[in-house]
Amino acid sequence: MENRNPGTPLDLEWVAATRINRPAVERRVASLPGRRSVKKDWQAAWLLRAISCMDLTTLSGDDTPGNVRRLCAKARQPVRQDILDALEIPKLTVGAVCVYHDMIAPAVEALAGSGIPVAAVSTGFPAGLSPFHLRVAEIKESVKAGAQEIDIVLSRRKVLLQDWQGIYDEVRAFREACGDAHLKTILATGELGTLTNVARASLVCMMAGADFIKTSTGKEPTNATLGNSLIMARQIRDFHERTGHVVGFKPAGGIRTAKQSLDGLILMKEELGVAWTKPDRYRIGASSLLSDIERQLEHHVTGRYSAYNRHPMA
Ligand SMILES: O=C[C@H](O)COP(=O)(O)O
Repeated sequence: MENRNPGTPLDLEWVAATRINRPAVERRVASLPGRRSVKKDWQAAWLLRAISCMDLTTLSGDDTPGNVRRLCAKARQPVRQDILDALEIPKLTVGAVCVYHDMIAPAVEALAGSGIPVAAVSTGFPAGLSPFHLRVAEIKESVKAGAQEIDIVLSRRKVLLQDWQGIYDEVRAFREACGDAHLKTILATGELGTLTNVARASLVCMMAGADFIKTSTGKEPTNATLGNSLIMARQIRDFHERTGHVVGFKPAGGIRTAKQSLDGLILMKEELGVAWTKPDRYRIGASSLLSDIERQLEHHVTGRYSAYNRHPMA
């Protein structure tokens, strides 16, 4: 990201004035996927773009250094070379590899020299309910271990109680603990109660200095939806227009198909412009999306679909 968002003072009037009209969001979302169906070469180009924006993720209790190393090999070479050759793409990598703290070291080692950053979920992910000082310490430990990006979780309770000062102070402290590492704030939109809360929480995180705002942990019953993405993208646009600061967006959780990744990119292009469809401003958090994209690319190149097991993931 060219210039990091330094944040602003907490502006409670702006927060209170932020309201979401659900029917308007639903109408806009309904118009999105059908409106612009991208075909053939354009589709392949956008699918390659989706890969370059992907935070290739494994967040399982049974992660091991071995499966993280396999994931990192896939991050370096996300698509089979013969498919890339046919598409005349010399090099392609994902945006980052996202893991729990314990798996940072093997990921950093496996990605050495690739330029691919390691992102770590943090602050008591996914619920964010551990003591505050431990959440801050966790960030510092992860940065020390080599994470260049930190994905923190918001205190949903504070959002539900409209404790915006509390959210602001927390995120500000997390940003401080990150140092040079980039801060992504996970809202857990599926647990925030209302769309207005999603918009206000997005805004407060940006005021507190978030580099990215992210929808979900992947562990909530409802994860990334186009409706929440639309609301968050529009908050990013307002914040940029009013402050000049750039904040990135990361939809995450439940994004498993190439079609979903295209819908997300179209939304970003239409709402924020093409600058927000590149990895410094857009990431897709996903543990099982890559296989479907690779399969669609193979179909584009050969005219045939292969079985999913020909595109193995870690
Ligand atoms: O941050 C990324 C998410 O945890 C991934 O969620 P997913 O496993 O549903 O793709």
